[in-house]
Amino acid sequence: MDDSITKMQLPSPAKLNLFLHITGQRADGYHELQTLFQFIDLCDTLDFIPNVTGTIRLSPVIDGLPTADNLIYKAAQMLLPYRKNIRAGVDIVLTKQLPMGGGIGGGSSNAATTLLALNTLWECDLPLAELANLGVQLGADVPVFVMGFSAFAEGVGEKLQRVELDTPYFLLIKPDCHVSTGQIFTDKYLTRDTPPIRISHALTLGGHNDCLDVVRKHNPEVDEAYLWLKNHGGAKLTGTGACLFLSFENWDDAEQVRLATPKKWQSWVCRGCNTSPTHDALNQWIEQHKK
Ligand SMILES: C[C@](O)(CO)[C@H](O)COP(=O)(O)OP(=O)(O)OC[C@H]1O[C@@H](n2ccc(N)nc2=O)[C@H](O)[C@@H]1O
Ligand SMILES: Nc1ncnc2c1ncn2[C@@H]1O[C@H](COP(=O)(O)OP(=O)(O)OP(=O)(O)O)[C@@H](O)[C@H]1O
Repeated sequence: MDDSITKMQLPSPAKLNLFLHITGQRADGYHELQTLFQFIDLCDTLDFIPNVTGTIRLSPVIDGLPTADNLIYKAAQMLLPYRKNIRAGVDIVLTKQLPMGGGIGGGSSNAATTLLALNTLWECDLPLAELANLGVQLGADVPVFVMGFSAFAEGVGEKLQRVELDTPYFLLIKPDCHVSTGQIFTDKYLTRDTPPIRISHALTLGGHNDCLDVVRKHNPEVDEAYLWLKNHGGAKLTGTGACLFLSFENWDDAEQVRLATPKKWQSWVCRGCNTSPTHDALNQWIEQHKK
């Protein structure tokens, strides 16, 4: 096999929850949400190098995260039964930029990127909807990354309606702490009864993040960063945090506030997009490798 022909490099972007309403809780404990997902052009990079040993190898190992628990490895394992050629394996190299536990979905994005890449490289040829169904077993945020479009989401985040959103610049801040999604969703003071809204309302009036107060209560660093960012505009929390963001019409204004951000918090200026950069790159790869 000629690796130079078949290897694939894909970006694995982050997402923002432009708002996050919790409308109820299912019998299995998972929460019913309404949220507006938008991708940003801040990405990890994944390299996929097919091998003929039938094995999945992932490098480098992330500190404190055994390979077997890495969502990339789990996603690849999940696709094994669908390979056309049972000797097809893969070496995967992860270049991590997205902060973990930031509420920007890095792990879920990596899982989705892996499903998309191997679906092509291993010629599984599953439709996107089927890949998304597999993906939701790995995490509630995986389906939106598999489908690859901005979306109004319901259910646990897997019922997606495609939307076209403005594509502003965002200042993204990561307070120096790691928020546990499980801890936030089990807090007894979490609001779980926000009345459902219509998609038209979501697109015109937006919404809020029901997790904000609980996240601030458990994480003083988020509280401090939120109060700081609020001085510069409508600061928002993404997912269960820890990341906060603010939108701007142009890059210069966003960069100016970033430069003033206390150095103890990581910060980025990035841009919202309506199509996942993973899909753009995958489509380009497929175009270049048409038989
Ligand atoms: C907060 C969001 O990021 C919004 O996009 C997602 O809903 C969270 O997605 P995620 O990190 O992929 O979450 P998962 O790995 O599926 O779940 C982590 C834990 O959070 C809780 N959880 C998660 C999602 C949800 N809708 N209800 C929940 O109660 C569950 O206890 C679960 O064990
Ligand atoms: N490839 C991966 N990259 C990052 N985290 C991973 C990966 N695989 C498994 N994980 C686990 O998933 C946890 C959540 O990571 P992630 O980066 O998705 O956080 P998050 O941005 O808070 O996610 P979300 O917004 O979906 O709640 C990590 O703490 C880690 O234990």
